[in-house]
Amino acid sequence: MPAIFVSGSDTNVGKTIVSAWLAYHWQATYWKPIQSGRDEQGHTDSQWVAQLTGRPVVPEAYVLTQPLSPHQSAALDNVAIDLATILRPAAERLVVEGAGGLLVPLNEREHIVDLIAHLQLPTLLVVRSGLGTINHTSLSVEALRARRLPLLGVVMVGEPNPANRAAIERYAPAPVLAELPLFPQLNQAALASVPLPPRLQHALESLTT
Ligand SMILES: Nc1ncnc2c1ncn2[C@@H]1O[C@H](COP(=O)(O)OP(=O)(O)OP(=O)(O)O)[C@@H](O)[C@H]1O
Ligand SMILES: C[C@H](N)[C@H](N)CCCCCC(=O)O
Ligand SMILES: [Mg+2]
Repeated sequence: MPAIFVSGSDTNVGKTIVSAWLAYHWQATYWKPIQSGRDEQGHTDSQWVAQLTGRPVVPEAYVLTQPLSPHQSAALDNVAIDLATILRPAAERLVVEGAGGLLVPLNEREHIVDLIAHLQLPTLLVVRSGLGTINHTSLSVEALRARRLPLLGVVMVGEPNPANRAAIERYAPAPVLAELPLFPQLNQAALASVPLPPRLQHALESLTT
């Protein structure tokens, strides 16, 4: 039952779109355990992915009202996020999406990295392709390394930037497994038009649990 955890260098970097793209091509189930707030149209990430891919979606463990950091959103909703209640669902292939980046707090003690450790999943890190990404990506890779959490690789989203790609591979250092363009229109045909590159395909095939 291979599974990956999709995190990012920030909120709004494209984790949901990358998760949908992966779920579609890898024929995986999608799960967003902690959803804080909704987008302008009132959609959760799970609703987006279901609509874009037609793939199965596992219900969230927590759906919080406010579009804030989960620790703040939970406090406002009078909810305590407890990792012990977040259990990895059975699925043949599973794509799990975090909230924001790796050091986003969930409660007084725990962060997204602790959720990743709790679920025992390798991370796929989604990052922006443009200026600033070398620092954000390197910091994120360092946060994983400091906790001995496995990194599968990086997906860069946006206008292709070969110099930044090379810098991430050299300095983070981390393998860049894919680059996803900005789609003028987000729909299933757009996701289908970009196949998983062989490097990402191989990395996914190497997953055992
Ligand atoms: N490849 C892409 N093509 C077109 N639009 C994109 C792409 N990636 C992201 N976007 C747009 O950028 C915005 C943020 O993307 P997304 O929702 O995937 O971010 P996120 O990292 O999942 O954020 P969160 O931390 O809230 O889960 C969305 O409005 C999305 O439609
Ligand atoms: C509300 C947003 N869309 C995400 N669900 C949560 C992002 C938390 C980011 C917190 C932070 O890094 O400052
Ligand atoms: Mg998202």
